Amino acid sequence: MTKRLMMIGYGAMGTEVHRLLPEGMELAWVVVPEAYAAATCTPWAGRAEVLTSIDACEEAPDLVVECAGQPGLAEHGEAVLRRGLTLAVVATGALADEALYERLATAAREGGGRMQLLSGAVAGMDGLAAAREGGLDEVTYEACKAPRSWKGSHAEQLIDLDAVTEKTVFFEGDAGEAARLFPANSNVAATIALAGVGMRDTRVKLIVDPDTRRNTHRIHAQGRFGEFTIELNGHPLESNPKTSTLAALSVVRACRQALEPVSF
Ligand SMILES: NC(=O)C1=CN([C@@H]2O[C@H](COP(=O)(O)OP(=O)(O)OC[C@H]3O[C@@H](n4cnc5c(N)ncnc54)[C@H](O)[C@@H]3O)[C@@H](O)[C@H]2O)C=CC1
Ligand SMILES: O=C([O-])CC(=O)C(=O)O
Repeated sequence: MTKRLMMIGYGAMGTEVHRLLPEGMELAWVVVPEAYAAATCTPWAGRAEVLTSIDACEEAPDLVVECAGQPGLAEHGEAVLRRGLTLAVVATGALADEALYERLATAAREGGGRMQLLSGAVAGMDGLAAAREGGLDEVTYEACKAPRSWKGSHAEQLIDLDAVTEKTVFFEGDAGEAARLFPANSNVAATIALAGVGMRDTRVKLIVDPDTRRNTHRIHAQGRFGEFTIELNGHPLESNPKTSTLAALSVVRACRQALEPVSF
């Protein structure tokens, strides 16, 4: 039987996820901000029900995916989890807010829901989380993107993106700060922190490189298990250069996992 998906937020990532939705799953509900609810010229027009709140949904989706960014998770996450549903999340940076983290964890515990934190634009989160079980001494993360990928972000307050002529570090701090200051660009910092040594102890550098067309993520972890370095050079989505294609694919994977009896 076809499983039914609810998507919270339908921007660049949502569009890609919809395009690649595995056979056996259909997009049945789209949750959008109030201002977009009346739009008729949309890819879901006539195919999916448009909602502005989770409570307006009268049935139970088989899976809910958040593709809305940090404000979308903060607005709708609790209602999803209180209804006992599974919520796959990419805006992991919202969880740097400890009060929100607690609110969502309590809603999941009390309502029977489950929050599935997706690996998003990076790889290696399984290994990092396993390594933590033996004790981690250090985890660092560097993100390097082209100037156009940092446009419209807090980077514009720190560096003149149009004047950069060489690879330049413009932010150094911890994962919590990075996730809060760069909500559309540094969720990966929070994902790594959540899988590893936490928001305060994960050291982050953000870099702009005028000569790159990739979103590069470099993770180094060291602990009792040994050490690893992962460098992932991702292609940004054409429709949003802040977002890596792999992040959208991690949502597609979550959809496939919800369908298959055996999944990776
Ligand atoms: N974990 C990871 O590796 C990554 C996470 N992300 C997160 O995914 C988010 C989405 O990425 P894109 O689709 O490229 O961004 P986008 O800006 O193209 O789309 C976001 C969509 O969410 C909608 N939205 C905003 N607030 C909402 C709300 N309260 N309720 C419902 N919909 C709402 C917007 O109207 C927009 O259509 C990013 O903002 C970022 O937070 C992005 C890339 C990687
Ligand atoms: O997609 C990426 O390269 C990373 C990203 O935007 C994020 O961490 O929020």
